[in-house]
Amino acid sequence: MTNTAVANGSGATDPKRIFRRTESTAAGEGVNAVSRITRMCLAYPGRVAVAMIATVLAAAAQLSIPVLLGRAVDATQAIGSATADEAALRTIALTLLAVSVLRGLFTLAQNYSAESVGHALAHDLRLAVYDKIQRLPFSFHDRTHSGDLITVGMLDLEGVRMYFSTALVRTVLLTLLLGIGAYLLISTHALLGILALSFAPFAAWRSTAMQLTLRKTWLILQEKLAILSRVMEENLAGIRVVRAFSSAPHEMKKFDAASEEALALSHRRIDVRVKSTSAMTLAFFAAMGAVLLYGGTLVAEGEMSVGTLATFLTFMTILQMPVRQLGLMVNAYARASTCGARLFALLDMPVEVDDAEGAPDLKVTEGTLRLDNVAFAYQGAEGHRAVTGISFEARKGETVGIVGPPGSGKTTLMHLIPRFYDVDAGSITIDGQDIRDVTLSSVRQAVAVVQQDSFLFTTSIENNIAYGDPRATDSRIERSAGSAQLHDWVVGLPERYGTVVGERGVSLSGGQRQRLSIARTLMLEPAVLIFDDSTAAIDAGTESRIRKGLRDYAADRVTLIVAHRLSSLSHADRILFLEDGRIVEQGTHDELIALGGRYAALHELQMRPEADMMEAQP
Ligand SMILES: Nc1ncnc2c1ncn2[C@@H]1O[C@H](COP(=O)(O)OP(=O)(O)OP(=O)(O)O)[C@@H](O)[C@H]1O
Repeated sequence: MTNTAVANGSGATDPKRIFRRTESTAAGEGVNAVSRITRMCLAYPGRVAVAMIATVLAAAAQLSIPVLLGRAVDATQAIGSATADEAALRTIALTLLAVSVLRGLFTLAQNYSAESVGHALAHDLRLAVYDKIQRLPFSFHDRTHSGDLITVGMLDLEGVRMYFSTALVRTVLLTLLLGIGAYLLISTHALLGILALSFAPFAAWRSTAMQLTLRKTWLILQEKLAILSRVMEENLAGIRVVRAFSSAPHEMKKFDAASEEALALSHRRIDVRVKSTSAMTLAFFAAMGAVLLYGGTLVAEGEMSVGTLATFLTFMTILQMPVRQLGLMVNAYARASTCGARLFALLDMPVEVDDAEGAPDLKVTEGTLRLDNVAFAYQGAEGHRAVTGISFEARKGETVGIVGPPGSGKTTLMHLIPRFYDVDAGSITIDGQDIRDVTLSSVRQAVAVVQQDSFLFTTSIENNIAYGDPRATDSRIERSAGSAQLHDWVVGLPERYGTVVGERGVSLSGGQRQRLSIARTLMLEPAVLIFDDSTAAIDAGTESRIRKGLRDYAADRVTLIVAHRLSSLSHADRILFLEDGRIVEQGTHDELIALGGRYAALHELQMRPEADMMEAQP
């Protein structure tokens, strides 16, 4: 149900705005968010109904306790006198017991169902957020810190989860308790009733002000904590860089500053809470004192029974907690509106690269890849196209090499073919089908990329290789590992293919990681296989063995190889030389050497002895 239930609002599209945690939400957005959360809760009508009915019954039971208690006091007082009715006292006592037990049971049912609605809602939203994050375009992830996304998926989700039990159910409970309670007290004795309720406006105001101040500081605190976790995360991920540059003191200073601010804020929060709680307690006992004083006079003058006075005092005790918790309720609304607005803004973000309406799957027949006048600029850099005017064709069995200086657009071009980004102009087709007109999943099946950064999962080598096809047989896994020149190394490990690679694969060398990443991609058997500078950490000898091992494999598909080392491309059927996003030279290795242009110059540099190699990088 997740997608239909959550995808019906209008959201902001600027990720920076979504994740600014201290920014208050526009009133309209907040109201929309709260009404949308309410509608989502109604997707569980049974549990909502049980929670609401149980709340009403619990309130009724709670309200009858002071009345019964008052009667019991009067009946007890009458013992020994002519009006004594011991049977009536026993009945009241038993009713009181039964009502107390029922109140407990109704409260249990209320809490249980309200919490279960909250958790079901959180479950739906969690899946929707995960699904959304998977489908958001790479351009979004380019501009968004992953920590911010995790915060939305955890903290904001929690704010929304609490809405039903802490805001909605509590509103019903408080309205019933305060409304009916006030009516009963005032209708019994107007002045004493007003005295008994006199603490309520002050406590409600103090509690709300306290919670709103706590919320404001909580948002700032979150911002500080986010800085702390970001510094911590970067320090852990880049621990070698931090140590190598002896920059621990500098990093510590950054951490210290954010931590100090977080500590000061925590103290301020304690201060606000303690002062407000004390003020509310004082107001309550002052009102109780006034009721005792005035009520005592009424009892002494015979205008009121002791039992009725006891009813007033018990009502006050019962109302005290809900009134003091009014702030929690207001806070729950405020939290749901800001957290919900942020969450829905994320969920409503457009999925830029998405399937066209009724798009068919890509049908690979000949396996021909064609780029026609392709151009692309990154978001935020629209004035500068990363690639422009790119046209070439590659047929099944062909290998195309791509070379060029850093920043010339090689990786960008490779990312357009599996549709990580959509082209701004021109087209990319596979067997004549524009990749924008067919389903994204079928394009990703047909085009596989061995990335520059070989990210590995913290699991066994076997699972990492079979990532794209978890049901792959052992022999297929071993064949892929063999082609990537990894098998001999793996069988030498104590647990062979069951060996777990550490966090992000750090227990492996750069070359081993790249070979594992190659083996993983080979499993997909795509129509177009892209190596994006993915053999840079592998020595030339091993790379040559990989190439030989892949000869048969490459015969069935188009292979594109981005490389800085020209020896990696010498076997290519064609080589494209990119500069500033354009193809400036193309041909076979021999043709390009004969041309005597940039490629030839680069080749000459790379062929020179060691001393000249510094200049040899393209
Ligand atoms: N995610 C991104 N957002 C914005 N600009 C980007 C992004 N990735 C790359 N660029 C810019 O696009 C241009 C081409 O970058 P690209 O990574 O495609 O070059 P490259 O030829 O692969 O470089 P290298 O050889 O160093 O890997 C560069 O100017 C780069 O700064």
